[in-house]
Amino acid sequence: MAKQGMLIVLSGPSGVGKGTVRKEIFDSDDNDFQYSVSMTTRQMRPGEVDGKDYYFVSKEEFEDEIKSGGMLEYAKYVDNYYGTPLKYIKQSLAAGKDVFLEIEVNGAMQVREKMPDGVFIFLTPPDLMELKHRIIGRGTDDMSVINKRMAKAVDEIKMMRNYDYAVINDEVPLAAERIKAIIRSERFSVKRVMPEYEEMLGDAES
Ligand SMILES: Nc1nc2c(ncn2[C@@H]2O[C@H](COP(=O)(O)OP(=O)(O)O)[C@@H](O)[C@H]2O)c(=O)[nH]1
Ligand SMILES: Nc1ncnc2c1ncn2[C@@H]1O[C@H](COP(=O)(O)OP(=O)(O)O)[C@@H](O)[C@H]1O
Repeated sequence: MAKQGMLIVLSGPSGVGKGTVRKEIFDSDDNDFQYSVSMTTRQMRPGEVDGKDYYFVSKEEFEDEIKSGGMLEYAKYVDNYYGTPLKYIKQSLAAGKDVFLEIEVNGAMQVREKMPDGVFIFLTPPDLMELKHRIIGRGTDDMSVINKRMAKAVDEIKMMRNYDYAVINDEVPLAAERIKAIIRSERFSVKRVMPEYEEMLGDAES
């Protein structure tokens, strides 16, 4: 039997640096997992590419996808839908590839229910003032959206307890390295290695 891939889920409050850290991880030479592109109804930001950053769809298209069972998980976040298409994940994991999701906390908890073998990592800011500075500094949101995102961030940070690992994003290269170290050691966790041996031991007994 081919080995199943590992699901890696990264969450954290808006503006903490998930996109930046993810890019750092994917740009490094020793990365060998696949990024799951999410679907969203939010407006495309300057510089974003449809099919690369997100699949940008209408509310109707998103709701059709939910109805037809095409989403692993989805959530409404600051007035827009965001979700993970199921097909790509299933195919990649079955082909033995590790898949990386970057999603908010409610979606991550839906994934945890369905795929408890995933590795759940929470990226956290050094403190709340620094988080606000980063959201403002990014310059993509107006003040009312920034305030909504900050209020949500407080609730999101409380959800950290439901994750396996917390990674502080003080410096981007350090945060990326910490996440890569977690993934490297998870590959050797007994719960992932044991199933292969169980098969071997079963064959030896028969
Ligand atoms: N549940 C869920 N959340 C997602 C998905 N894709 C992105 N998100 C999250 O939605 C939130 C808003 O994303 P976005 O508008 O791109 O803003 P940004 O991540 O703060 O730059 C972030 O916390 C993302 O991690 C998804 O497929 N499912
Ligand atoms: N470790 C860090 N130190 C300082 N600024 C950072 C760091 N990580 C990310 N940023 C900046 O913070 C802002 C938000 O980062 P982004 O990756 O868009 O966050 P998220 O995807 O979590 O919403 C960006 O302007 C980014 O350049």
